[in-house]
Amino acid sequence: MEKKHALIRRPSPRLADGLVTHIEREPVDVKLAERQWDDYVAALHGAGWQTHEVDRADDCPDAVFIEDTMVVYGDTAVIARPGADERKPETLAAEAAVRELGYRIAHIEAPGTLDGGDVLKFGGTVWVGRGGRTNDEGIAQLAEHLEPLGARVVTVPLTKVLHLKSAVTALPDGTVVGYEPLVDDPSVWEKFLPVPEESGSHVVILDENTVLMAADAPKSAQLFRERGLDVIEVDISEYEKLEGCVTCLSVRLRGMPD
Ligand SMILES: CN(C)C(=N)NCCC[C@H](N)C(=O)O
Repeated sequence: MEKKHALIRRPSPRLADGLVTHIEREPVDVKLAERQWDDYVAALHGAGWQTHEVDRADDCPDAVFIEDTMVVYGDTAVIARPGADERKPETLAAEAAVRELGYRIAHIEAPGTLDGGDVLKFGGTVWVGRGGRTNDEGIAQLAEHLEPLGARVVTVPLTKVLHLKSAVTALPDGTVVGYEPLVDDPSVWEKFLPVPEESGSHVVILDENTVLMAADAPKSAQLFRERGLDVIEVDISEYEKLEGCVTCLSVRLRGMPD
């Protein structure tokens, strides 16, 4: 069986200073966050994933949300240019890690901005949320890098949440799940399934039958189980206080370059 790989990055001791845009700031328990991160990584390992730890960036409170540093498609890693200036230094070590793993590297350049969390990929389509962090120039550059590889890049409006993947993610069969009050335009997706809880809209596909999701969306978890999926739940409360979700804590590398 093909080994699945993921990049991860340990939380900074300054995690509690992470950015908050669409929700009220709440105190973050960094010790609890560290334990929750260990559990998240253990869940990946338990599902057969091998993890690669990117060097810590202790001066970057949001560095644990490594998903935002890049978009990986086939053998190419497009290094993001984060929309928040505070997060721009995060990409350096992430790029080094993915280069070391053999990926071809491309970059989003100024004036483009793009956060990996704004990019949802499924079956050759790449939906990109144009919102607070990702601009048209960033999306155009991403399309230039990915379309020659066969991807179809589609811009999606995003006004209600931080990132596209704060609003929607995909189940293993390609159904896009979202909490409707926070999705600008559900009609973008042919197969769209509304879920009853906000964090029910965040899943990481672990394999064709299994998803990882946050523990605070039991009704959505039940809905997925009724569709025949195995659901693994992890408590990520401290990351949710910083507008993080299960997708943000890793970069999934499906099929490494030879
Ligand atoms: C899909 N999502 C939500 C992400 N990929 N990233 C979350 C980043 C949160 C961080 N405090 C920030 O404001 O940047």
